[in-house]
Amino acid sequence: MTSPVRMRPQVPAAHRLADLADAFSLVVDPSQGDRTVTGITVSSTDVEPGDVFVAIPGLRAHGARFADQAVEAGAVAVVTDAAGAELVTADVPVLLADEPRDLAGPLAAWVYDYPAERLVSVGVTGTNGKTTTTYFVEAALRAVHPLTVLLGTVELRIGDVAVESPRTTVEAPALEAILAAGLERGATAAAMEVSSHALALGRVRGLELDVAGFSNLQRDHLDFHGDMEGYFRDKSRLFAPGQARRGVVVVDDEWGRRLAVESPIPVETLATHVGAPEAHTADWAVTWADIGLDGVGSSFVLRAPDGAEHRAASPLPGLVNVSNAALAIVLAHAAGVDLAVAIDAVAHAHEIPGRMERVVERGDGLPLSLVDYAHTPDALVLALEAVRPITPGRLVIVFGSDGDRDRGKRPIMGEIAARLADVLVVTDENPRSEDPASIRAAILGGVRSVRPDLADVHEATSRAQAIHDALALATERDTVIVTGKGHEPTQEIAGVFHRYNDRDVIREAVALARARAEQHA
Ligand SMILES: CC(=O)N[C@H]1[C@@H](OP(=O)(O)OP(=O)(O)OC[C@H]2O[C@@H](n3ccc(=O)[nH]c3=O)[C@H](O)[C@@H]2O)O[C@H](CO)[C@@H](O)[C@@H]1O[C@H](C)C(=O)N[C@@H](C)C(=O)N[C@H](CCC(=O)O)C(=O)O
Ligand SMILES: Nc1ncnc2c1ncn2[C@@H]1O[C@H](COP(=O)(O)OP(=O)(O)OP(=O)(O)O)[C@@H](O)[C@H]1O
Repeated sequence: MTSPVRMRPQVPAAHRLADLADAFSLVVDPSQGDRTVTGITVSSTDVEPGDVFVAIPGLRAHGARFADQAVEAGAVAVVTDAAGAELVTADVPVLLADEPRDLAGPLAAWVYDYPAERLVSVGVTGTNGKTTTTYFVEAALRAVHPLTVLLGTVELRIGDVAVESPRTTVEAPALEAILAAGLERGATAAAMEVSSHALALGRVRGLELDVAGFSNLQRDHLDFHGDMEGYFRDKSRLFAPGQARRGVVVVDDEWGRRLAVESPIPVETLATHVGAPEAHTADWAVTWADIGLDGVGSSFVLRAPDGAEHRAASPLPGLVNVSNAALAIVLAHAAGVDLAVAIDAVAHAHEIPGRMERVVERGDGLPLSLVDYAHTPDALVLALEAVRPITPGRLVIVFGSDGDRDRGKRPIMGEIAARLADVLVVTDENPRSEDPASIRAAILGGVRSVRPDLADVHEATSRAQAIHDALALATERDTVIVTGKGHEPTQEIAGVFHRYNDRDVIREAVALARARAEQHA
């Protein structure tokens, strides 16, 4: 698989370094102004010949420490601050900027000739639902655009060509390069997730979205943002002139309601909780919802600003996905997609990797088997509650909890699983540097608080074995849900990333079960 940075235009525009300097009021020695710039990066490990290397004073290191490596790899200039300039020893033009981090995005947009201006673009922010909503939006954009770009936690994709994504929102130079590569290949629209880290660290500066969406704000990432107020402020940055032209804000929580009032750009509001007071005042509202017992998804009614009621559907189970589908429909409509077309496209959206992904359908003696990314207590409750109504038999869960992350949630996850599922297979997630057995023990502590005798509770020291065990003990009436890792393509154990994916293991286990059944037939 290509690395994300290779997702660049094949034939990048060539600019003179002096023109870049002029455009941003930077100073370059005239004897060096004729150097040709064809790309840009903030990471020495991603440099391609012709790049400008923006050396950012980071939270861990000053990027200028890596400037010499960048130059060796072909960087034609370095943009950095005064402290960074002191660290550059290579013979390269150094352009001084007060805030290199803030400049990286605008520079990248310039270097790639402002690709976002030639694409219809939609960005989604919020604590939960970014990935799901972004996929739904892309499905709606695809209905009218021949080629689309998708950027988010799971993958970076142009049309059907995808690479794994290193994070939810990539650094500005990578973002602009992918949009430019998309344009070059004929894309006319893009849907992207915008994380709060990206907003705080300027990864989307220089990019003006056509439409920005806000899903919700819940307690998360406070280590980075300080407090909820700081988290809200960072999320709100997406709703600003120059960053997005218009917005759609879900007003189910107090933060959405506040954003709708304070937003300096025009926003439409959307209420997705049936019967909530906001439903009367919001521009758009979900007025009826049925989470559906057929296991396929949910039906709902979306009231438009003109009062017309539209029948719609979410292809994923659970009320949260009614919210995500409704937001995606309104976002896509705001981005120019006919409402009926958006509603239809979202109802038939492709499965989202690792988000309530149905890997095996119920039948032929096999249980319905799903993979979900739920790795927080709230998400685990939602996931288990969503599959209970579509489970005629027992609900079997395979789960664990991450190492080197929030230890407090381990017993809570155990307690939730014991309460809401019938059969538990406790195993490893990404143990990282921790002892996997002690993580499982902490989870089992929570399980015991609900089921002291540990009835129907199993423990497996390998995640793949856990999935095989779960499938072996489940019948056709049962549902097996494997939570925590979702789409992740690796498992991190003792500092080593092993290729691993829950979906692939389920498929292997099923293939094995089928082969065994055929042998015995
Ligand atoms: C808090 C945070 O997001 N930090 C990110 C940030 O760090 P930083 O700017 O402080 O950079 P640094 O590591 O001090 O390095 C300084 C500079 O030197 C450069 N460098 C560094 C090493 C090297 O060999 N060569 C080199 O050029 C770096 O590219 C950087 O520009 O820039 C670095 C380079 O791009 C990122 O690796 C780093 O992400 C860290 C690893 C991270 O885990 N980020 C997560 C929290 C994140 O961004 N998550 C959100 C999603 C959150 C969510 O909703 O779940 C995301 O959008 O993925
Ligand atoms: N609208 C929503 N409100 C609350 N919870 C949600 C919502 N949508 C999804 N979730 C829960 O959050 C989990 C993550 O969903 P999704 O991946 O779409 O969100 P995200 O914002 O991209 O999160 P992450 O950044 O962790 O990938 C899901 O497993 C689901 O249980």
